[in-house]
Amino acid sequence: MIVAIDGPAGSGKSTVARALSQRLNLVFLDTGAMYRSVSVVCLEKGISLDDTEAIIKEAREIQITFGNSPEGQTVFANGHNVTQAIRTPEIDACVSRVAAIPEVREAMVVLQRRAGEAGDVVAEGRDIGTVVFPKAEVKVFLTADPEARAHRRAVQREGKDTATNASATADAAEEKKILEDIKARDEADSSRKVAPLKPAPDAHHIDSSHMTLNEVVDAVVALHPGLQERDRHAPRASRHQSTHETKTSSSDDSESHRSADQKRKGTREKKSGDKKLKAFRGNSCDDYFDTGLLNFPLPAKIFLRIAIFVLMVVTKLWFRWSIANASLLKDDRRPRVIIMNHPSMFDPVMMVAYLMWHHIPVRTIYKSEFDKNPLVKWLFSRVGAIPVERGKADMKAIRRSVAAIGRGECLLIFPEGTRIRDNHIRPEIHGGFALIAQLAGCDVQPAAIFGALDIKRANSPVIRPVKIWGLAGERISFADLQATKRKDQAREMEELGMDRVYELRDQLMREHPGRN
Ligand SMILES: Nc1ncnc2c1ncn2[C@@H]1O[C@H](COP(=O)(O)OP(=O)(O)O)[C@@H](O)[C@H]1O
Ligand SMILES: Nc1ccn([C@H]2C[C@H](O)[C@@H](COP(=O)(O)OP(=O)(O)O)O2)c(=O)n1
Repeated sequence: MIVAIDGPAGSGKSTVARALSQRLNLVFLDTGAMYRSVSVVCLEKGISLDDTEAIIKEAREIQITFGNSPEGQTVFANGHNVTQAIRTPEIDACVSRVAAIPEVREAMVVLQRRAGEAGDVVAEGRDIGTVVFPKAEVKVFLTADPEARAHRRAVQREGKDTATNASATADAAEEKKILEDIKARDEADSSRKVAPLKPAPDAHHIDSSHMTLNEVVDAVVALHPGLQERDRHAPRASRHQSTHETKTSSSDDSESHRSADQKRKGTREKKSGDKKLKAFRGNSCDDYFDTGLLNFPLPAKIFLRIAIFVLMVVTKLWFRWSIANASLLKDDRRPRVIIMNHPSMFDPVMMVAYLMWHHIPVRTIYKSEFDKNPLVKWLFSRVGAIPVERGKADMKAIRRSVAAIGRGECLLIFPEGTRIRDNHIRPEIHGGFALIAQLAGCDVQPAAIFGALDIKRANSPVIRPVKIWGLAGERISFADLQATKRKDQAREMEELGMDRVYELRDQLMREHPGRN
């Protein structure tokens, strides 16, 4: 199993790769450290950056070894410890030029592939998924805003760490200088002729600007069943480590390290998304939000199947509903984000019951206001729904959603956020669905419902037996969008996705005049 993590400077590649390697017991390969080592050797020997021949000779002859110390990874070049020397501003300034020499890259790629023969490796750099390991099972392109990256790096240079101390500050002038350096290095790494920094077409994009380290690591684990499997079997100690723990826990006695830490924090170990929930063990609603539907305890599964059966029979008889183009929903088993208009409380019932009836696992996103009623929260958690706090970037909900998709589940999202009791308006939407799909590397599928506004007359409690129609649309892939930048892609997906939803609704409206 090879996990390839590429991305620009300061996006968190090394930290994430290191944490992942410890959590899942993979070999960690820091390829940036290799180019840096060549640069250090050249600098120490007084080789000019213009002397390409001499640099190539050093690259071909260099011996690089990685070790471990209580402070973290150590790097040796030609037998000398260069762990500190490779992280200086002088090396930052010259490493891009060294790494741009094709023969230097060839020499490093040979060493990197040899390291890959170790089997289970997480490698990070700029060209891992594109050049070094194009057949890697998991490819991640990790990014973050340049400002966030400069801030992290500035804090890191002062010996602090944004991953463990989110409010850490750094010297503003220094941060500005680093920002300029990062932008220049982005440009140099992206525009060089050989192996430029660019995502592999099959890479999963993760923007870490507003994610914690653990959220990024969780998102990577969620990408591949093989990683989830390793995570299930990993020693409990290595799950959900903080960066600090990652850096200092080179000791094999990590289980006791963890227990001490747990006692200190007074926390209960968080259940992994794929651990089977046992029945009658006091599972919390959070356990259900974080666990795959397949791993719900048997009584919850039986409850869910009965609920689906009853809902299908009762609502089919009462509303005589049908879904057109239904094969696009039920014959497609790929995980995706399904978006829909939201005129009534019946909408999630129809879609969830229909998909689950056809054995397509689906989780609905619902507004967390419902959680005020503990009974509703209990019920929603048992039918696989996930709460979201509207009006803010609810990272927990995003992480849970991405993890669900990583497990092969679909997500049903109502971007309108609340019921819209008018078929002629286009309300402002909550765009989180595009971000989730982007982070999870999946498509978005639009669908629509029509007729549900007639279910109840204003101020009447009577549920009328009116006919209701659904219509499924074709999936939209990020690869089909015009935009090239991630933020623009998310925006385009939001607009295009909702355009399609309303086109589908308007089609149903035209087909059934006189109805609402
Ligand atoms: N998700 C994150 N949130 C906050 N800080 C982070 C995050 N990921 C990494 N960091 C911190 O940012 C700094 C740069 O990360 P690093 O892994 O060295 O980046 P890269 O290898 O991509 O250049 C480190 O101090 C690291 O602890
Ligand atoms: N696989 C790789 C890894 C790094 N490089 C280059 C790109 C960077 O400018 C340098 C240093 O990489 P490194 O990941 O250590 O640098 P940052 O931590 O991102 O600042 O090497 C590369 O070209 N290919």
